[in-house]
Amino acid sequence: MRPRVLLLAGLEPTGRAGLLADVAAVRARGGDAVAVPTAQTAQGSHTFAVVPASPRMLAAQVTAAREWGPLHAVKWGVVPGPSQLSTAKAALKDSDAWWVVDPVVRSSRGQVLSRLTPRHYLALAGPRVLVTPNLEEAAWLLGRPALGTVEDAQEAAEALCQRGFGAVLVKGGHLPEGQGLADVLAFSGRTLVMRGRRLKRPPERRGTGCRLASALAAELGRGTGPEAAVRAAREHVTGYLRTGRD
Ligand SMILES: Cc1ncc(COP(=O)(O)O)c(N)n1
Repeated sequence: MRPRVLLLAGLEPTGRAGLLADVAAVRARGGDAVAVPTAQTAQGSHTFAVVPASPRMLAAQVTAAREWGPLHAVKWGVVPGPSQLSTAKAALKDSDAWWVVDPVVRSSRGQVLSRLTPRHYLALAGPRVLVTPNLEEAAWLLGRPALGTVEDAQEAAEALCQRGFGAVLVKGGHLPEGQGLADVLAFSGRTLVMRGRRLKRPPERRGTGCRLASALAAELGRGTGPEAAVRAAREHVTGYLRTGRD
């Protein structure tokens, strides 16, 4: 089955991160991508700009896509503000697609991409919603101090499940050196620690969070369960880090 995946994300024209990276990941996983920009961005070595999408156009693009057939999964990347969020939510009413929510409000270089608050993200929770915060985002969502250990990540993943998310993947790529690398997946009352090897990331290979969430959406959309979907998506990102290709 070819999953049809809606990508709601910021357009970064070089494709290092954001919508074009998402499209590449979904296609590489054998899915069909429906790409709806939530914002236009410019992210160069000295240049940075973000312009939110018009909510009317956003609604029309999601509605038009649904007129051609069902969406099997939705990946939420950068959502610049509350009006894009509420418009996209309304346009997706009555869809039973899995949602993968990447709560990205800043670029890896620290630039602000979104005005959303933890409250907005917590309001997206539901049984078929998988949220993919990194350690910093997980602490931010829960209003907690920085998370520095695998145990902190486990506890945060479980706390976010308690808030109503069907599955939570806390990405441990930024754990302190001594802690190794581990992602934590919590769902259906289980918590799995998925260990991995830290790979060197060439600076131009950005958008790993975007690719992980998009590959996950393609897998969940195809009907793969959360655990196998996360394993496949992690392999996708490992391949990207090694080769620079999806
Ligand atoms: C439009 C958009 N979406 C997501 C990211 C995060 O990616 P990264 O963490 O590599 O900066 C980004 N920089 N821009």
